[in-house]
Amino acid sequence: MLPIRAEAVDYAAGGVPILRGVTLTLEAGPPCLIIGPNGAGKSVLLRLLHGLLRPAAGRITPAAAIRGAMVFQRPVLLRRSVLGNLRYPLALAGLGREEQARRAAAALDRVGLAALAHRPARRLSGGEQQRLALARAAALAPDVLFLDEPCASLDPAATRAVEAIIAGIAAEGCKIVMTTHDLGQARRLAGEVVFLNRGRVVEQSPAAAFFAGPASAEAAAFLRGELLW
Ligand SMILES: Nc1ncnc2c1ncn2[C@@H]1O[C@H](COP(=O)(O)OP(=O)(O)OP(=O)(O)O)[C@@H](O)[C@H]1O
Repeated sequence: MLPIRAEAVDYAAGGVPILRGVTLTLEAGPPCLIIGPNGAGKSVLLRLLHGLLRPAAGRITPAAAIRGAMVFQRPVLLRRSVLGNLRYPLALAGLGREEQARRAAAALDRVGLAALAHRPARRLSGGEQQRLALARAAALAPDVLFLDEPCASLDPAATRAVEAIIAGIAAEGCKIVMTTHDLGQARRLAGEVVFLNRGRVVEQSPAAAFFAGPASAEAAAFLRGELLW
């Protein structure tokens, strides 16, 4: 699956250009955080890289319909138990019942939800739901996991719990590609940063270099908290 390459990708909706000339490469390695101002196109870029959206121009390779797994800002859980939510995609993936049970139990342990295995998933707290969504995605052992602002509606403690899970998944060799509004979170998790502004990739840099001193004036202004237009 990796590397994933976007070459000169344009995307528009309703005749309005949203992304223009996006070229980037996602290599195996530490998490890639996509950051930038509201409306820059971060979520759209993530969906294009995952394969949920198709470019209007340019191309993304490999050209599989869907690349890796995705977790959304608001978890999409089935009207089933916590365990049922974990087992369903494993069954769809064709795994045998024993392997389903083994992976589901490991996933529950990883995110600290073993005691809630038989609860209806939709009654969990927001933080618990997001941990379940991460566990479900990671149980499929994808090469790449796309996360769209996974902590956007979580409190600081739940955010740290989700960050620890993400770091653990990354440490096992899964490439994390993630959007966030939280610069502290980007500093904590990122191995590399893609900075997007007004539909263009302004820079793709190692995280340490980016936060020490970004290459572009736009990113420097963004890090200072100045609005960009
Ligand atoms: N289906 C759509 N139809 C029309 N406009 C869209 C559509 N999807 C996204 N847009 C517009 O494209 C732009 C980029 O949206 P996107 O959600 O990718 O931004 P973002 O960087 O993730 O923003 P935020 O930080 O606010 O979540 C926005 O101006 C948005 O209104």
